[in-house]
Amino acid sequence: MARIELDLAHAYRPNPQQDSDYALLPLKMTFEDGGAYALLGPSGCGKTTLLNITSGLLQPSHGKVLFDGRDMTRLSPQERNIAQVFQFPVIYDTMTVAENLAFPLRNRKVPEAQIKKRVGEIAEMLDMSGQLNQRAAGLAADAKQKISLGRGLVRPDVSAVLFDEPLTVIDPHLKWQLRRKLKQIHHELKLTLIYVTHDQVEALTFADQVVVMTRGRAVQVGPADALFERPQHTFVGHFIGSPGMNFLNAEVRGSKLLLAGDEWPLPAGVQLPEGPLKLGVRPEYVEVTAPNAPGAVAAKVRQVQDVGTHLMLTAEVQGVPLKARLGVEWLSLKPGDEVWLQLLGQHSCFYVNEELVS
Ligand SMILES: Nc1ncnc2c1ncn2[C@@H]1O[C@H](COP(=O)(O)OP(=O)(O)OP(=O)(O)O)[C@@H](O)[C@H]1O
Repeated sequence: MARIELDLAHAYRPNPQQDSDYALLPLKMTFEDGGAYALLGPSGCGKTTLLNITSGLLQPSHGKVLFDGRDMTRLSPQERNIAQVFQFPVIYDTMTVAENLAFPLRNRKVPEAQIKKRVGEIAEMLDMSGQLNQRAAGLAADAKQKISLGRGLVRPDVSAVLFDEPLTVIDPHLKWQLRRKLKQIHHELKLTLIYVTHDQVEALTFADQVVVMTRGRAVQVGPADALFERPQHTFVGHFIGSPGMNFLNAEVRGSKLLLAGDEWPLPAGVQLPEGPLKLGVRPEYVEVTAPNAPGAVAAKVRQVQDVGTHLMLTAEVQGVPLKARLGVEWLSLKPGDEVWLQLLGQHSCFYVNEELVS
């Protein structure tokens, strides 16, 4: 295993001039030894580019890749000792499950007794012990992809195992099981795992640290609770959560906050720069409150959705739609009603130029 440090940028085109010429804007990042990371972001944000630069399938146009302080920038995945699992199964159909799992170890001339032991362990972790002697050709796509996962995880001496959307071909129920399984395997094997996905649930269940990416930038690296509670960038607020964070324009004048046509003292302990900014508040932290309560804004109800355990309210504040997750006691609210919503409090986040300032 290795501590992987990236200090690089990448443009596929020669002579990049502007930000949009880069698939990856300059970034500095460390994957700690034994950590479970997810690279999360929408299509085209640069996840696969970052993964392939880490594995050695791609060389960065600028900068360096270090493994335990050693410059690996120009070395291949084999020389970096990286295992990679792709979207679709990469296995040998003519071999049995056991032979497939053993292949990366046999290639490295690991003694047979050790191979047998390790293959047994990995098969057990993936619930494939009963299929070890079956030919891969006869197996369903799910099972084949499980073999691919196993082949990625079977070598104990790899620097890191990299996964590029590995559960795409798996059916939704098994996907859920495998995500949990991978997390468990991570705890047992203590390998460095880096996992690319555009699915936030997948990223948040699998990883200890999630790297949120947009347009070639890693805008935040952190655990699930930090991404939820303190998004460092409005993109993270918007992308993480279902639905994402609400944003309202506001302004600081002296010690006052101007919000939705009213003026409030700044929340206790909050220091904000003078001028325009955005207030970010999660739907989970918006509360219905008494009219004219300090920090509350008047809103018009647009929609009330009963989601079973709670209600999802869509209301409008000065033309801006806002979501609130409310208790079922608010079921009597109807479109057109006026409600007062509490937006300011300990969970308020403030953004200038899309970056968190408080
Ligand atoms: N081989 C390539 N040549 C030129 N441009 C590329 C190449 N591969 C990717 N790109 C561009 O680089 C940017 C980042 O792509 P990348 O595949 O890394 O994103 P991604 O987040 O993995 O997206 P997806 O989830 O769709 O795979 C995109 O604008 C893409 O069009």
